[in-house]
Amino acid sequence: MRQSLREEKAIVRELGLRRRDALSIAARAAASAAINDRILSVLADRPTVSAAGYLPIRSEVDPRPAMAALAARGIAVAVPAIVNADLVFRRLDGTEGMERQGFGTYAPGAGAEQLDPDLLIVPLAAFDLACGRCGYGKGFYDRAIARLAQGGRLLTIGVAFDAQRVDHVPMEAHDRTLDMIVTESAVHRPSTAPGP
Ligand SMILES: Nc1nc2c(c(=O)[nH]1)N(C=O)[C@@H](CNc1ccc(C(=O)N[C@@H](CCC(=O)O)C(=O)O)cc1)CN2
Ligand SMILES: Nc1ncnc2c1ncn2[C@@H]1O[C@H](COP(=O)(O)OP(=O)(O)OP(=O)(O)O)[C@@H](O)[C@H]1O
Repeated sequence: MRQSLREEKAIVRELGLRRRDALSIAARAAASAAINDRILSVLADRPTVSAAGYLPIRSEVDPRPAMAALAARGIAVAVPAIVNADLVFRRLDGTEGMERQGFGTYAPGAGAEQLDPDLLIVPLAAFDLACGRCGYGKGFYDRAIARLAQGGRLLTIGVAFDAQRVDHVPMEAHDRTLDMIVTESAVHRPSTAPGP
């Protein structure tokens, strides 16, 4: 049972990544712009102390315009770094040089301020309308969300292109649905998903 769930998830992951890679650079840029606008309208009147985005790799949605707009509102903005095989979130304020984190990702060095964000903008490989997601398969975000959610208020916003939607993301016990998934055409919430 467990093995087949893993295998099913791997298939869904490959499908989402393949469809994301197949989008043209121009299509990704246009869709990313729409996604950034939508993220900012969703957050317009939500009090946020600190937010984590990410620096895009490969064909990921580029959330940097939304991160910059949040920073301009005085919100502390961080990106993930990998420490002891877990994510920590380091503030991007230009005071610390960037370091390679592996897998083509970068983050400010260990001297940067470490934050526990109350808003998480989450990259993903594939999602479904119930706001299930899967990433690159290392469980980094699953563990980070589990940890940050213990601290109280946490809003998780997945960002993806419409093309990354699949019928169903197989969910393991540790998987959490996101609070919303923002694409170029919609904001999906678990409450608005059609029933099973
Ligand atoms: N832009 C962005 N940053 C991000 C993530 C992401 O999904 N997107 N992450 C989301 O989780 C974390 C990094 N995720 C990683 C996911 C997989 C491997 C990984 O597979 N490493 C292989 C080596 C693969 C290679 O270098 O080609 C390994 O450990 O064996 C590493 C980091 C944090 N930063
Ligand atoms: N909360 C957790 N506690 C302990 N281990 C976990 C937790 N979440 C995930 N893991 C481990 O991480 C592994 C990979 O998880 P999964 O396949 O869900 O990754 P993913 O969602 O694709 O990746 P990511 O979260 O990095 O984007 C799981 O098999 C599990 O062993």
